[in-house]
Amino acid sequence: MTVPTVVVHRDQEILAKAVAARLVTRLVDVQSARGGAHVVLTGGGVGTAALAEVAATPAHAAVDWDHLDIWWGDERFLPAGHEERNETGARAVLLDRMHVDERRVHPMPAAEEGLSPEDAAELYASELRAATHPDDHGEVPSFDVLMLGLGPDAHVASLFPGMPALYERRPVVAVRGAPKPPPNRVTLTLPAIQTAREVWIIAAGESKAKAVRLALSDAGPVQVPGAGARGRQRTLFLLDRAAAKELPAEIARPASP
Ligand SMILES: O=C1O[C@H](COP(=O)(O)O)[C@@H](O)[C@H](O)[C@H]1O
Repeated sequence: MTVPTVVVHRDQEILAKAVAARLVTRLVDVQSARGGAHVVLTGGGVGTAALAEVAATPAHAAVDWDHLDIWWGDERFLPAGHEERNETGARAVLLDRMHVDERRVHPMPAAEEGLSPEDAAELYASELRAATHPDDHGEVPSFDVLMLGLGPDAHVASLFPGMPALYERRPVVAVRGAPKPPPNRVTLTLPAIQTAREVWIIAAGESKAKAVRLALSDAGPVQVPGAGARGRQRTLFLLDRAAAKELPAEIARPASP
């Protein structure tokens, strides 16, 4: 697991644009080295704003969208097309505007008659397993970038403090009784998140300041899930100034004037 690097931008708008620029560059670099790439999207306010900025920048044309596998770190277990699904937001602001290969877009299953959140988690685990190569050495493909929002309670994906999902070794599990609505969700677990080459935690606003401080501390991941979200090669905390407010000045040096 890598030691996190913190990058602080002036405000949420600049943060979203900077994440978008960084994502385009990362995908182009990976695709020029290996042809394809695997990205894991997040929902949430600034996560979705960053995807909208990818659509807004002409640089998105440098990405080979046809050769990109797109996954989600978590999903609210709601019917297809529901406005609160992370997939719905990502499609509206970005994926519906790019030339993606639908066979490589991998939303978590939506709620439907006869399908439980547990069934949905197993289906997603199978889809992930089917996309692995022998050199991935695990049950999920080697994600090139895995983006996460951070809740005010330090949750990442749908891993909420103290909940059973934080003790899991399986890569994907159902969550029931989440403290943030909706209660039923599906989520990658920390072992799956930690297989990613790069993990980017993206947070904006003062309500996230305490969670950011704790996620950068040596707190245990059961109490502070964000403290367990680390990449194999790189971990980035991409913040605005308000979210970085509780960090010591030497860690939170502003990148944007
Ligand atoms: O419920 C969720 O919340 C987090 C954070 O959302 P935010 O709006 O506070 O930034 C998000 O990352 C996660 O994907 C989502 O399901």
